[in-house]
Amino acid sequence: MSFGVKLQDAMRLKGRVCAGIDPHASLLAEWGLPDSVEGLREFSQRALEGLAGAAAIKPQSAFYERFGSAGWAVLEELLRDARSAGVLMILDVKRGDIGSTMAGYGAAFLPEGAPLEADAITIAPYMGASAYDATAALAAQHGKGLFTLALTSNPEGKVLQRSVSADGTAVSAQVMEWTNQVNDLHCAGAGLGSFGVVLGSTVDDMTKVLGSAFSAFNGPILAPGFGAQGADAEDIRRRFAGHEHQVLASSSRGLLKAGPNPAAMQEALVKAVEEVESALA
Ligand SMILES: O=C(O)c1cc(=O)[nH]c(=O)n1[C@@H]1O[C@H](COP(=O)(O)O)[C@@H](O)[C@H]1O
Repeated sequence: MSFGVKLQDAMRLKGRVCAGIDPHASLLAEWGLPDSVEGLREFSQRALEGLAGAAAIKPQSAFYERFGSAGWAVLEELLRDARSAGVLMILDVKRGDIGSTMAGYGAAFLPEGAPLEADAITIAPYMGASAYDATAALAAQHGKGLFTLALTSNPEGKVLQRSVSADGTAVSAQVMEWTNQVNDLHCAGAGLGSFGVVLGSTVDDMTKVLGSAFSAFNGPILAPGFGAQGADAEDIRRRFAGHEHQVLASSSRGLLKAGPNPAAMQEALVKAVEEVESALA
């Protein structure tokens, strides 16, 4: 089964919320954990226990990488445990390079049995979206997915992402056009595509900037910015009107703040799912 179809099923069953696992140093402190590999492991286990009921979890690689190889080992454990728990994993690594180097990143995260195997990874498309054609083919071959940054939740991205080329198409719309093409190529007729984009739930004017690439979009939409960055369920309803079945609202700190008790995180997740589902109904 393709990643897109698995995600579609999970979103229908569990609701359209992705739970980010971002072990910030400040959250480790708030949870009473040491800022060490042991603290990172405990945080990850508790977060997974509390948030495994989400349609997907999204571990933020940065907070594991800061501990070097020991941090990578904890991330491997988290990914393995999440797989055993049956929850989809979007690994937030935001990779992007020339095609030949992308082969290395693809091999690191996408094939079955890779130590850092995830169901999908995030991609930063500055090298030109079509530099990722082979990565998309590799993902499709292994039933995996990619989420490519289009209009990000942070205000600093605006100028670059909204810049237009000679034919008047915004950079972010070109990213979306490429994503549509790879979905057509690899996922035609298979339900929701496996190739998604990141559109921040904090972003206004999406329809204006993205035009027909947005209305024709056929993949999942990862929408971070929900919770700690200020977007609420009503913003998600308004900004993704017409794309309700594709949107996955993503919150990290908003849910993790409820920790360290897994039951309290579970409660926060249930509340977030209720808000998003009732807004998108
Ligand atoms: O790709 C992402 O997930 C992402 C894209 C984006 O546009 N904005 C954004 O905040 N993110 C990530 O989503 C998470 C947001 O965390 P919270 O603000 O705590 O919910 C972080 O891990 C960010 O790196």
